[in-house]
Amino acid sequence: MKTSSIAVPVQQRAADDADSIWFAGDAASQPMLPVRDFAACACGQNQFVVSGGFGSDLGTWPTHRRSHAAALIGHQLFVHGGLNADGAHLADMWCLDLQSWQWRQCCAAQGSEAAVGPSARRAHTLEVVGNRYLLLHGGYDGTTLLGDTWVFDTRSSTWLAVDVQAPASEMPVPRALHCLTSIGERFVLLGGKGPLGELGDVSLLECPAVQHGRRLQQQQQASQAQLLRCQQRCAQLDADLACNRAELREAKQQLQASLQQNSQLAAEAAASSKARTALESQLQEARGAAATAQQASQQAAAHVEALERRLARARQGGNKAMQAAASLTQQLQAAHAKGNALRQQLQQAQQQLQQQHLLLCERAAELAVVRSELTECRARANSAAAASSSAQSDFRVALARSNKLYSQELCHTQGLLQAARKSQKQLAQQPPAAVGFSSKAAAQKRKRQQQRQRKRQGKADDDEDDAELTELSKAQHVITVPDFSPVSQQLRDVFDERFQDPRHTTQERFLWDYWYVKDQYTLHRTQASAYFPEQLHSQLVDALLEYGEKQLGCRAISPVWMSYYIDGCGQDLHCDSFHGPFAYVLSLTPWEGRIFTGGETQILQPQLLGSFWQSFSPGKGMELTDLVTLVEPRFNQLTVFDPRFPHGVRPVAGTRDPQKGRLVLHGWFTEPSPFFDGPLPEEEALQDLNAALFPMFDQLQALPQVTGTISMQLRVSGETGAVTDVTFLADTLVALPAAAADLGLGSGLLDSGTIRGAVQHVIRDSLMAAEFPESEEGDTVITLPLVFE
Ligand SMILES: O=C(O)CCC(=O)C(=O)O
Ligand SMILES: [Fe+2]
Repeated sequence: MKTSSIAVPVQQRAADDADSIWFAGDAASQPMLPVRDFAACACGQNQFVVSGGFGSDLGTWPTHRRSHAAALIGHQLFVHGGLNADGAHLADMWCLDLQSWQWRQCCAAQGSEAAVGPSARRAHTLEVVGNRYLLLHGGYDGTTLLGDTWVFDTRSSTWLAVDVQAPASEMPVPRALHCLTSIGERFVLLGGKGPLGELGDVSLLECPAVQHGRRLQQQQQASQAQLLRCQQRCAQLDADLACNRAELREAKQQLQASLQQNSQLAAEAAASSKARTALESQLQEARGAAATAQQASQQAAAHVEALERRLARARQGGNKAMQAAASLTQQLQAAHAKGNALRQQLQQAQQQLQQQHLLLCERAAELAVVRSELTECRARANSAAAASSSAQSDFRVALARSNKLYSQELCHTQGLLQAARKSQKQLAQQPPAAVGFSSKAAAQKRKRQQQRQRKRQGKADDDEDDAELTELSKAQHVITVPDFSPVSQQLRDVFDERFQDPRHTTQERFLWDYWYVKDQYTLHRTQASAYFPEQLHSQLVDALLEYGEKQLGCRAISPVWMSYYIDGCGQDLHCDSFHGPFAYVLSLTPWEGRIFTGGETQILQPQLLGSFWQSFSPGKGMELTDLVTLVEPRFNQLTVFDPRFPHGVRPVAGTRDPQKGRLVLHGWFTEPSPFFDGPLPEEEALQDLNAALFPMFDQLQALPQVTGTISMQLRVSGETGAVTDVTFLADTLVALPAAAADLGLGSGLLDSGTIRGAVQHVIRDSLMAAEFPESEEGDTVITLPLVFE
């Protein structure tokens, strides 16, 4: 479409309706300039653009031109060549952006060195190919009609000459003012003005590149369509993605929530596992406590058992003691009766003495009478002076008779006096606190035995008139038993284990009491029953009880003490016989390898007691061991001694380590009472034993008084019921100095032999005369303790 007026696009304005056209500035103030030879192109459904033309003044825009060529690709309008106002042909290519309304020159103007492209021309055609390329054909340069063909690449702004291939007869002639338009992939060249004038031919131009371009275009379109689909797909995917992201966010939130829940659960799990661990440890502790309680209850049961055993033994002992007490009461009653009888005898004897005295007086009167008779006789003889010799002999006979009578009466009176004194003495002296038993049933038997005994005694007295009373066993104020108990090592091990680690602070470790009495006792002490396991302690107690019963005739022991002595510990001299007749010390000290000095048990020498000066010799010095017996507490040695003797423990020096010091278990043997080891029934055998002891006490009372304990063993034949042997086991008897002095002996000690010998002989003879029931099951060994107080 052509118009006679055209808008000058100094300013642009968007068309607001279908009939609008482009014009410059304000339509009212900017008059339309008449132009011709302009180019116009449609640029929208209801839009077109006009450019160039003759007579227009376009200022800084491309040079004013006419007869140029133009083509539109998208919003870009391309303009090439034409005639300028001076009539010169142009070869430049411009582009107008229809959105920004800016011109730009696409490539250098023809004629410059850099320029490659079609020559300057007018009246040529410019056709769009493939929405990117512009196909330029023909035109007129002022002298020549042109027939060349060029392609302009709008993206790279480069020109390419197209070498059109065709037979010479079919090659279109050069032309201007023609028309070139595309139909599909082909170009149609139509009319124009040729070298020979107006042309009416139509040429079909096929360009493989164009075709290719078209295909590319189609492909591009297809690609674009695909791209579109892809974009749609992408959009879809984006939507999906957004959806997924939302889901992801939700999932993440859920994950976050479940992670939180998880960590909460983990915390709860950790807490419950901690609680479980705590419960488990509580359970463990409870189990431990239960085990300990069970152990304790077992130990308690064992303890109860042991106590029950001991109780049974104690009950037995108690029964026996009660029986003994009853027997002693009977004896006492008998002794009272006897005393009364003796008192009666004494009264009788006194009465007799008075009678005798009277008799003596009478006799003395008689004697005086006789003497006066004699005097009379003498007077008569003197007066008779030569009396007969028969009268003299009568006088001598009478004198002799009277003298004999007098001395007989005197002797008789003195005998009675002696008997009375002896009765008084017997009454004054108590029988020894030895154990003897009697019963009414056995009384007659005892009487018979007493008679037999007296008979034997009479014989023995006859024998002893000549026999020397030698000792039957040595005085033993100390007895040592090596290798005493098989449990000693285990006891030591328990001690060592508890002291193994000096930093070990268990309950059993701190059971010790520090016993300090100034200038007397310094040591560490505890009860063995509290320290050792029950079973081990029972074994120890059993061993001590067995030894006490069989070797000493003691039926019980005091609680066992355990003491350790380190630097500065010891015991000064003391006597502790009130605990029991025998003291014992069982050593758990590894004596051979000791690193301390001292620690021996020291016991005063017997000869120092009672009559020190008797055995004192001014020419002979004395040292510690002359004054005290030193007993080394060798490992597992049991030392038994008479606790009436002053004794102690020599001060320990050289170590503060309990494990390296002196360690001993000690206590006292108590309850002296006969112990029967064999088939004899105890009760019956006690009566028989008592029957033998009763007269023995009578005999012992006639001897000087002794004090201490003597234990012996009687072997009773099962076959005959007779005593076959009496062996003295432990003997701590001492004659009281006063008693010894009575006998005219200097020493109060049994080592002198005489008094001890006499006591032992009486005991042995009395016991050898004892009679027991026969037993087919064999011999019985009786351990018998006699305590003299
Ligand atoms: O440990 C010793 O050797 C004697 C102990 C003693 O005499 C006592 O503890 O009374
Ligand atoms: Fe003691």
